[in-house]
Amino acid sequence: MLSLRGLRKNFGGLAVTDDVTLDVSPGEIHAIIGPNGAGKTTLINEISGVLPLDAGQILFDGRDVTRLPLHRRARLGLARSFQITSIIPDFSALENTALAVQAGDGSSFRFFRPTASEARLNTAAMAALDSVGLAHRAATPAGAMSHGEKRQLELAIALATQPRLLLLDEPLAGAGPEETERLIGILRSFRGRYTIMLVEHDMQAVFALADRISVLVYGRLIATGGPELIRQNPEVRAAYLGEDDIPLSGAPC
Ligand SMILES: Nc1ncnc2c1ncn2[C@@H]1O[C@H](COP(=O)(O)OP(=O)(O)OP(=O)(O)O)[C@@H](O)[C@H]1O
Repeated sequence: MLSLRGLRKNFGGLAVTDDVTLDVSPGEIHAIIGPNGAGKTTLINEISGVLPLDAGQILFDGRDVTRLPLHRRARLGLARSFQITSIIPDFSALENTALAVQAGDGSSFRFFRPTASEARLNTAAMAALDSVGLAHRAATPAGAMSHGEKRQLELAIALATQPRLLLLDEPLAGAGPEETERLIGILRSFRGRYTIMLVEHDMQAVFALADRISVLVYGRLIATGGPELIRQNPEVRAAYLGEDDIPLSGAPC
C-alpha cells in the first residue's frame, strides 16, 4: 500500500530522516515509535506531503507520489488526520464531518446547496460518525464535546474523505484513561478496513493495537516487526533505556 524508499531530510546540519525504507501492507495498523525528537512527526509530514524530501521516493499503491502536493495525495486516498484545531466549534459534529465529505468530493464549500446533494453529504457524514461511535452526538456543537469526543470527531472527519491510508499523529494525545480505552477500541475496529500508520507516545496502546511497529531513533529506522519482536529487540530497549516506556510483558489494554 505504501512504500518508503531511502527517505532523507535534513534540517540545517541535522539528519531528521536518515535513509528510511519501509513498507506498509494493506489493512495493517503500523505504529511509528521512538524517543522525543526521533523524527516521527517529520516522517508523517513527508508522507502526507506537508514537507518536501531531500532524497528518496514514496510509492502509494504502486504510484510515485513523491512530488505530488498534499491535496493531490489526499485525493488519491492518503489522508492525514486533522487536528482538533481544525474543528469548527460552532458547527455540529454532523456539519463538521459533512464539510470534510464535501472537501473529499472535490466540490468547493457552498452555504446554499441543492437539498439532494446536502442529503447525500449528510448520509456519508453520518456513516463516518457511526464508525467512530458518535452518531448519537451528530447534532451536538463540536465546541460542547469532551476532549475524547473531539478526538473521535477528528477520526470521523478523516474517514469522511474515504481514505485508503490513514496517517494519525498522536490520536490519543491528551485523552484520559477511559477516553483512551474507547479510542483504542475504535481504532481496533478499523483493522482490516483501513490501512493505518500512526505515531503515538502511549506505548501500552501501541503494543495493544499495532500489527507492526517501526522504531525511529535520530531519524534512522532501527527495527520493524510485530510487537513481540520489538519488545525483545535489544537495540530498541537500549534506545528507551531509562524511559521505562516499552511494556515488558503483554500489554493489558
Ligand atoms: N521545521 C523544522 N526546522 C528545524 N528543525 C526541525 C523542524 N521540525 C522538526 N525539527 C527537528 O527535527 C527533529 C525531529 O522532530 P520531530 O518533531 O519529527 O520528532 P518527533 O519524533 O515527532 O518528536 P516528539 O516525539 O517529541 O513529537 C527534532 O530535532 C526537531 O527539533
